[in-house]
Amino acid sequence: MPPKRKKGEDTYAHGIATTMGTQMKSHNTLLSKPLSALTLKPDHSSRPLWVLPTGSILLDTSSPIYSTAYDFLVTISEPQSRPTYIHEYLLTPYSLYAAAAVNFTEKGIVTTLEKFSKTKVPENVKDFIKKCTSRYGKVKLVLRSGRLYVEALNTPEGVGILRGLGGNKEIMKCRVIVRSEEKKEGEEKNELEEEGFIEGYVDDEIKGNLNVITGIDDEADEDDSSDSDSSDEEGGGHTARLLKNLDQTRNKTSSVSFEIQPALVSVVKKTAAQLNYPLMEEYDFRTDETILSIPNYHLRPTTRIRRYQEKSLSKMFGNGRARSGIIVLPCGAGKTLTGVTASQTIGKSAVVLCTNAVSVEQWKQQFEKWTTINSGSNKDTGRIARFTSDHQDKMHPDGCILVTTYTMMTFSGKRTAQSQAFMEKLVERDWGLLMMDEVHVVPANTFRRVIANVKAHTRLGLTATLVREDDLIADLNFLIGPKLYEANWMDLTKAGFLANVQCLEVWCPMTPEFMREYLRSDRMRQQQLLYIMNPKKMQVVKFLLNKHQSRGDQIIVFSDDVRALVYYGRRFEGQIIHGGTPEFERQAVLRLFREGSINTLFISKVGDTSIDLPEANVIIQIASHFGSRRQEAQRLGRILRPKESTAQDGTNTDSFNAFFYTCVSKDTSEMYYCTKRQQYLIDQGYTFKVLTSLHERAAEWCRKQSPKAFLSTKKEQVEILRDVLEETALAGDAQKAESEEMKFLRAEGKKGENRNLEVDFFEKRSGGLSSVSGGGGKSYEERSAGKGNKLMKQRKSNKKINIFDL
Ligand SMILES: Nc1ncnc2c1ncn2[C@@H]1O[C@H](COP(=O)(O)OP(=O)(O)OP(=O)(O)O)[C@@H](O)[C@H]1O
Repeated sequence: MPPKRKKGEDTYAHGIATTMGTQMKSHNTLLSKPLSALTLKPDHSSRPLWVLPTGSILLDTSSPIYSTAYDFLVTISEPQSRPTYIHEYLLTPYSLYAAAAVNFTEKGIVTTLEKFSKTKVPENVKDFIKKCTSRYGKVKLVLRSGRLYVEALNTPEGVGILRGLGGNKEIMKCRVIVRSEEKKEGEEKNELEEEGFIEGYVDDEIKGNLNVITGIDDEADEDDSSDSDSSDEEGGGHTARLLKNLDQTRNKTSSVSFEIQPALVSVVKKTAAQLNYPLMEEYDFRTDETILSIPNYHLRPTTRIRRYQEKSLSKMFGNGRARSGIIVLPCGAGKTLTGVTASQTIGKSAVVLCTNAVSVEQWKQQFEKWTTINSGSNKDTGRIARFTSDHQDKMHPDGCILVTTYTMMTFSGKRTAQSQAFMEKLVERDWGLLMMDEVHVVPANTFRRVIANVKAHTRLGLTATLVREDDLIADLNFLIGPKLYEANWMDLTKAGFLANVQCLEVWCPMTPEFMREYLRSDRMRQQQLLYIMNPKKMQVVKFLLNKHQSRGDQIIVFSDDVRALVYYGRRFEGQIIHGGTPEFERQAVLRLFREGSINTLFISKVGDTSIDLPEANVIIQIASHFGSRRQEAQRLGRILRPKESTAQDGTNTDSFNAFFYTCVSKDTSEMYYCTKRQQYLIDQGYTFKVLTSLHERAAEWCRKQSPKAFLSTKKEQVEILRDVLEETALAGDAQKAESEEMKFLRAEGKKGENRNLEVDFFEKRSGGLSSVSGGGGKSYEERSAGKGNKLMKQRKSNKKINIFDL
C-alpha cells in the first residue's frame, strides 16, 4: 500500500512513495503465475537460484557461487528470509531503485539474473525490472565545488531526460543559465552548450586522494609511532580493493548537466519527483572547496576495516563521490567504525546524531580510537565537539566533528543561552556529512526537522534493523536515501565476527491463582503485570541465573516494565538500571559490569540500544514491548559481540557461546507477542528453541534450595499476587499501558483488536518461504527435519518435551 499522505508531509518523499506504492500494487497483481509454469534449464544444477513469477528469488546457499550470487541479490532485492539452506529475496521498487542508485542498469540486472537462474526469468519479472529501473537513478543531483547540478549520462537517453526536466516550467525558474560565449567564425557550434547544458565526466580525476581509506598515516604523530605497522595484510588488502574499485570507474563516463540555484533545490526535487525522475543525491566532496577539510584526519595505521564494512562503504563511494543512503549492519558488527571511515573518507565537517548521551560518548571515543582526528597537531584544538545537556564543547570554527543527540537537535523548549548559541552556529554552517545512528528508531517528524536544520551535503543512515511496526520505512528511503548495503547476520556469525547465539523460548505456566486473576481481569496493565510476575517465571529466572552465574557468564536481565524490573532486581540482589537511574550511577554500574565486578545487570529498555557491553553473553528477557521485532533484534545485539571462543578468522566454532532466553507465561497474550517479536530474527536465520518443561526442573531446584526454598509455597506465591493486585489498583496506570498497547495494535493495523490472540497464535499462515521455514512465527528445531516436525506438533498440542541441554 502506498503510504497515505499526512499533513505537512514532505512532498518529495510522498511523491516517490506514492509512485512506488502504485508500482508495487501492480507488481503484486501482475506476478501471479503458478510455479509449475517454470521450466528448469538443462544445466540448472550449476546455477544457484530460482526466479519466480511472484518476484521472489530463492537462493541455494550450498551453491559454490553462493557468495557472488548473494552479493548481486542484496544489491537488487530485499532479503525476506535467510534460514540455513535456502534464502528468499524479493524484487521491489525500492530495491530496484537502490540498485539503480549504484549504477545497475535494467540490462545488467536481467542478464545477470538469467545467468544465475535455474529457470528462465519470467517475462513479467523482466517487465517489472524495466518499469522500475527506467527512471530511477537516471538523473542525479550533484554538489560540485559548492554548486548544485542536475546531471545525467551524456547519452541520447540522458540528454533527452535532461532536456525534458530542464525545459519544465517550474525547473526552468530554478536554473542558473550561463550564456555561452559568442563562437568565432568557423568554430563548431555545440548544441548542448547553447541550451545551457554543461558537459563533463562523472568520475574525473580520482588522484588517490581517497588514500585516507588505506589507514596510511602520512603525518603520523609521535604518539602513534608505536602503532605504525602498515604491513597488515587484511587491512591493506581490503582497502586496496576499494581503491581499485574506485580506479576502475574513473574517467569512464561522460556526463551532461545543468546548474540550479541552491535555494530552490526543494522545488527542483519536488518537480523531478512528480515527473517520476527522483534525483539521486551525490556529493563530489573531492572538489568541494566550500567546506574546509579537517587537517591530519586519517585512519590510524592499526585500523583495519573488515571486508563487509568495506563492501558497504564501496556502495557509498563506488564512483568516487559520496552517495546518501542507509547502511544496514547487524548489531555489534561495527557500524561505528563504518561511519567513522565514511566521515574520514569525506574528510569534511560532519554532524553525528545518536539516540542518547551514552552513545555520544561512545562515538567520540571511537573517533579517537580509530582515527588521528584529535591527536598530533589537532591535540590542542580538539576537532570533536559534543553537544549534550552535560557537555557543550567548543566547536572548532573550521573542520570538525559534532556529536549530538536527536533530542538536542529537535528540542523545542527554551534553551540555555549557551545551548542556543551552539545551535545557531550549527545551523549557520555547511556540513559535509550528516550521519544518523539507529535511523530506524527516530520518528519521521524528527527526521524532517533535523534534515531541515542541518545543511549537510550528504546523509548516511546506520542501522541494524531496518524494520518498523509502522509504514515509515518508505519515508526513510527518501528522506535519507536508498538502502546501500545490508549484511547477512549468519554469514558474519560463521565468519566469527558475531557471537554464535542460541535463542531459547521458555514456557512458564501460570500458577492457578495467577491464571484465575488473569482471566478475570479486564485491565491490560493488570494482565501484563500478572504474566510478568508469574511465580513460575520467577523460579525459571532464578534457576537460569544460578546456572549461568556458576559458569562465570555475564548476564543481562531485560524488563520493559520498570516496577517488575525493580522487584526482580531486588529479589535477586542485582544492580538495576532504568530511565530514572542518574547518569553517574548508570555509568558506574556499567563500568562494574564491564570489569566483571558484577555479573548480573537488570535493565529496562534504556539498555536496548547503544550500550556497549562486550562481555555480556547471556540475556534473560522477562518482559518486553509487545510485538516489537526491532526491540528483539536490538536486545539480541547486546550479546552479539564476538566472544573469546570465536576466532575472527572465518572459523567460528560450532558451539553456542551466547544465550538469549525469553521467558513467557503460557496461555497468555505474552505468547502471541513473543512469536511476533521473533519474526525478524527468524528471517535472519536464527532458530528459537522452545523449552516447555524447564519450569519443572526450575521448580524442583527451587524447592531444594537451602536454607529456604524459593517461592515454593502457595503462601509466598499469593503474597506476590497480592502485591500485583495492589500495584495495579490505580486506574491511571491501566489507562497508560492500554494506550500504549492500542498504539502498537494500531500500528499493526489491527485497530484495537485484541481478541482471539491465542487463536491467532496457533493459526496457520500461508505464503512465503518464511512460513515454510518456521519464519511465519512458528518455532522449529533446525538440526533435523524430523525433530522439527515433532517439536511443532508437540508445541501445538502443548505436549511436554525437554530439549534444554546446556
Ligand atoms: N574493523 C574492526 N576491527 C576491530 N574491531 C572492530 C572493527 N569493527 C568493529 N569493531 C569492534 O566491534 C565492536 C562493535 O562495534 P560497534 O559498537 O560499532 O557495533 P554496532 O554495530 O554499532 O553495534 P550496536 O548496534 O550494538 O550499537 C566494538 O567493540 C568495535 O570496536
